[in-house]
Amino acid sequence: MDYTLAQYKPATFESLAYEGTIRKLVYNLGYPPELLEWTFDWKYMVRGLVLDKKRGNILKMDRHKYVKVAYHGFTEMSKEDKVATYGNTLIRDAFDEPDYALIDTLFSLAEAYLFAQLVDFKDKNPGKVPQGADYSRMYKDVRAAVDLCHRDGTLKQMVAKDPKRYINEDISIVPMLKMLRDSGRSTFLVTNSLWDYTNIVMNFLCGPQTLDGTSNFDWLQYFDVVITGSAKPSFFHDENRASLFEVEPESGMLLNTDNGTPMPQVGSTFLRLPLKSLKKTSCRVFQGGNVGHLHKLLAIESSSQVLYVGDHIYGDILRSKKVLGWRTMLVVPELEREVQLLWELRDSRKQLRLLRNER
Ligand SMILES: Nc1nc2c(ncn2[C@@H]2O[C@H](COP(=O)(O)O)[C@@H](O)[C@H]2O)c(=O)[nH]1
Ligand SMILES: [Mg+2]
Repeated sequence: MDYTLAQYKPATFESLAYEGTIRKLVYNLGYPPELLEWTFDWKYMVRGLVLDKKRGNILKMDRHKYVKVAYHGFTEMSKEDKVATYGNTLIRDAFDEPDYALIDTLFSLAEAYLFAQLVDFKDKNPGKVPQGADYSRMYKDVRAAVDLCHRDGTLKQMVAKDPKRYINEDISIVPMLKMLRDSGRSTFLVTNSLWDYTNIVMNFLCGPQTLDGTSNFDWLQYFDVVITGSAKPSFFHDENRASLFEVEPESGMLLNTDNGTPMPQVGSTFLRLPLKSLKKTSCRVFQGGNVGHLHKLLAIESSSQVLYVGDHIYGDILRSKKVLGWRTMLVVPELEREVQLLWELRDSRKQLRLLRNER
């Protein structure tokens, strides 16, 4: 759902993540209060960058996994430094965890920016960061603070109060879902968000909004199965034995618990909103489980029957495509600008090609 159906507005949503993260670094992790004065340029970082946690560098790789551009904090490294650090031809670096972090989701732009800011800050004021905090530890702190913002309601409560401020409206979603339904296909939603938040975001995207601020469940008519709190990518692992709980949409309670007593969702940070009673819908809502449960619920006989759309190459696509053999589609909103630039620069690119051929 997130960044697939719901496109967040980076200027407001990523700034919210940035500010929430800074507050946690200052109030929970011992960073100095002057961080609260820092500002965020949401256009600076892009997906696809790699953070070198140990050295405090931000890398742009080319398609062959060579470091094309390297920055230390916000300062570009000289060609000599770059080659000396990353040009070793005998031992090829994997540029992967645990020494490197991949900025592979739009949720990570704020943390990459903050990491670069902290690298510069530490270089200029070594005594001002918490004692013993090297670049790797600062990255770990930023990661932990971002993670907490996602879990403790810092982000989701603000989005729930005013979805329009943080999520782009998209009038093409309902016609697309209707078209899929009318074609007779089954549709499912698998999201790592919990039910309360999923319902708020999907209500906003699929409207119509109720005037009294109550929530309705009209959007469920477009799906056969909704799985929330799915914990992707482990959802796609066969050996994942996570229990599947049915969620009662009106109360948000988990049903079919061990002793049969409905149970509130663990980790939900929401106060209960007033809810309209649910119109009869055939869609069933769940929390947890794994891909085997989904296959059974939808009576999927062959992987090739499934088309799965996601935004996270690791969390959504890698395993579902390579191991399960599903058909997949990766949502990359950045491509729109990329394609536009390729078109605008077509004459210069043609010129370059001709010059290259003459060499
Ligand atoms: N605990 C964390 N949750 C995170 C982080 N980054 C994103 N998220 C949450 O994941 C879901 C994405 O859902 P999906 O629909 O795309 O599957 C959403 O609820 C985010 O808040 C993180 O670093 N830590
Ligand atoms: Mg997503």
